[in-house]
Amino acid sequence: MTTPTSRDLTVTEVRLTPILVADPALLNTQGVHQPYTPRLIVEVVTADGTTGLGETYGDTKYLDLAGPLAERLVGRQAGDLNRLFAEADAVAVDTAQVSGRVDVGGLRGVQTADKLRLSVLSALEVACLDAVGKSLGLPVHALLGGKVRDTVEYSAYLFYKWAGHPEGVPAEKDDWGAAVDPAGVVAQARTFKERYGFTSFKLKGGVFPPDEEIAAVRALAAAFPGHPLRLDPNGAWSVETSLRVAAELGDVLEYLEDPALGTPAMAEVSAGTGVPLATNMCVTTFAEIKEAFARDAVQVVLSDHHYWGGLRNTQQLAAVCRTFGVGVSMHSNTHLGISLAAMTHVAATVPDLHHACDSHYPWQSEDVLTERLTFENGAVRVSDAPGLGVALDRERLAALHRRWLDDDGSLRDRDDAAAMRVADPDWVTPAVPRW
Ligand SMILES: O=C([O-])C(=O)C[C@H](O)[C@@H](O)C(=O)[O-]
Ligand SMILES: [Mg+2]
Repeated sequence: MTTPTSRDLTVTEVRLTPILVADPALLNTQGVHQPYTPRLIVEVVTADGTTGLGETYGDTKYLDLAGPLAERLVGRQAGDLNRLFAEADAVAVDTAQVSGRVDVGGLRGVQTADKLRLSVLSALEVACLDAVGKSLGLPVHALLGGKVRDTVEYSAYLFYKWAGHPEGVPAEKDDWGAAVDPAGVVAQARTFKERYGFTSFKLKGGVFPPDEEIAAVRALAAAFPGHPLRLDPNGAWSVETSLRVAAELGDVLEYLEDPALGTPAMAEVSAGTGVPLATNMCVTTFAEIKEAFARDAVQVVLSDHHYWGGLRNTQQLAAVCRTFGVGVSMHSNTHLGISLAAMTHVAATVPDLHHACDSHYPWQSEDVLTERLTFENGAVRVSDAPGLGVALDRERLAALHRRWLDDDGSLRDRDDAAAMRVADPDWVTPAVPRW
């Protein structure tokens, strides 16, 4: 007989560590990625000595909320999440931070107070689930009801890209080279396939005029016949342009992602094409679902557990999508291994996951883990180790935090348009529709 161990899961401390992580010169419709991007690493410590890990966006507006929300977690049970979420509404959000418009830096859809809170709560939730799982000896997927698959498939996230950040800008070097035309995009896709085994490809568009991006997707289709392809201009096109691109690429696209901005425009595009539309911009909160689904504006919702409010909310979103016959998959923004582990655990529990999930992880040469997660044949194996199955490298965390401390503030809020102005002083965030 084993003696019961003491498992006091009262949260005694929450450690919040902002960091800056290296990011290559990846282009999108608003500009270029900064050489370093902010993330927030969360550690939840429980009375039995367990530490759980979480990760989320690290811009100032998230950091401002993280302190007060973390305070509300201290003294609770790590498993007391529903009440924490319910009571979090009482934490005030600076209204200057929530314009209601689409977020300009990271292209993450509408900004609301609720979404900002959820983006922080998600990291607390993941850290609590990690702690509970570690303490009980159960993987996070088991706490979510159990996995229905042993591996989770991801797609290669192709970007137009400069070889490096502008001359004179402090940055880490990368070995991906430039990709500014169809040949460069295909070469990048080949590297993704060689290194990680990905078999579906998403191209971040909205960077060059649509005909150039159509040519790049055609080149991908010729180089990888039969492989699922996606194009995502982040709402940069008019309805008319979206319909033209859909007509020209309809035979090779798995789906077109956010061709036009907002539910009404997406509904018009959807009505005029048989190509499925996916979104991580017009449906990013539960409040946006009703109109979008009623108008058949989207056929696939790309969840991001950070702003949807965690792993359990992602399961709820998947259930709503299933109810309405809408597909579900996963969006990604710049993230590290803690979040990739969290995404993999929840994706493993979603029954109808019919599209490979997005992940920026291959672009991140730095991490805070003792061991990086790996892709095999384009997939991540679902860990059965307790919690998320990852361990923190404190020295790496301290080094990346030191970089954040040393920054004069200019990189602490991701701003792709400002990063672009370093190379092109006249650059302004393009008005949409851009084409
Ligand atoms: O699918 C998406 O829309 C994204 O991944 C948004 C990101 O912000 C991406 O455009 C980026 O990081 O440049
Ligand atoms: Mg997208």
